Amino acid sequence: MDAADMGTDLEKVLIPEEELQAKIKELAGQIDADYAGKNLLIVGVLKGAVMIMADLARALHVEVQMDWMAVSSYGAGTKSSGVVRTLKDLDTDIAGRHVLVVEDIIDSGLTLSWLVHNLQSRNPASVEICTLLRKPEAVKVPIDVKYVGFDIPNEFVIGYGLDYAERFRNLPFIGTLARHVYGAE
Ligand SMILES: O=P(O)(O)OC[C@H]1O[C@H](OP(=O)(O)OP(=O)(O)O)[C@H](O)[C@@H]1O
Ligand code: HPA
Ligand SMILES: [Mg+2]
Repeated sequence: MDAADMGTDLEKVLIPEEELQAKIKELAGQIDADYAGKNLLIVGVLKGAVMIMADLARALHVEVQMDWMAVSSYGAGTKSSGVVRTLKDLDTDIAGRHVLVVEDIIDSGLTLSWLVHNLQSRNPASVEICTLLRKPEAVKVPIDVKYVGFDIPNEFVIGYGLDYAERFRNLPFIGTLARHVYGAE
């Protein structure tokens, strides 16, 4: 799916595919340097982080294991419910492990602050965060993030894993939606 397939549903492209891919290579370089000689587990937060996990993992030179958690707080709308639900837990015991949580976006921060507390209670050697996007104006819970791709304005974004009511995850870029798509929300 690309911009042409969206017709009038696309408002604008915020971050084109080439910029996303260049940034992911840059992040991978930092992670390679920081975790050289360590045994790293990268944890993708389903579903939004699927694209960045796939591209980041392939850009890394360090060997990693990959695991997934599924949590959800947005449901079908554009606002966080504030309640984080675990839909799938890790398969891996992370006690003593170096863990890097990989996310598509930090918006209010509620999901990651909940998740990091949850993971820290399992006694890992370390827990750090890599997020492709962050909305500094929307953050309600401050979080320590080691790797950030882009700080973006406080607008609802779609594409590259991010959805609106499960739509538009398979766009290769980050964009914003035309007003008419949200309807009366
Ligand atoms: O900082 P926050 O305000 O908590 O928002 C960020 C979270 O919201 C989205 O997930 P969502 O609940 O939509 O699930 P999804 O990844 O399956 O779309 C996104 O993928 C993050 O996990
Ligand atoms: O801006 C967003 N877009 C899609 N999903 C999201 N989940 C949190 N913020 C967003
Ligand atoms: Mg979502």
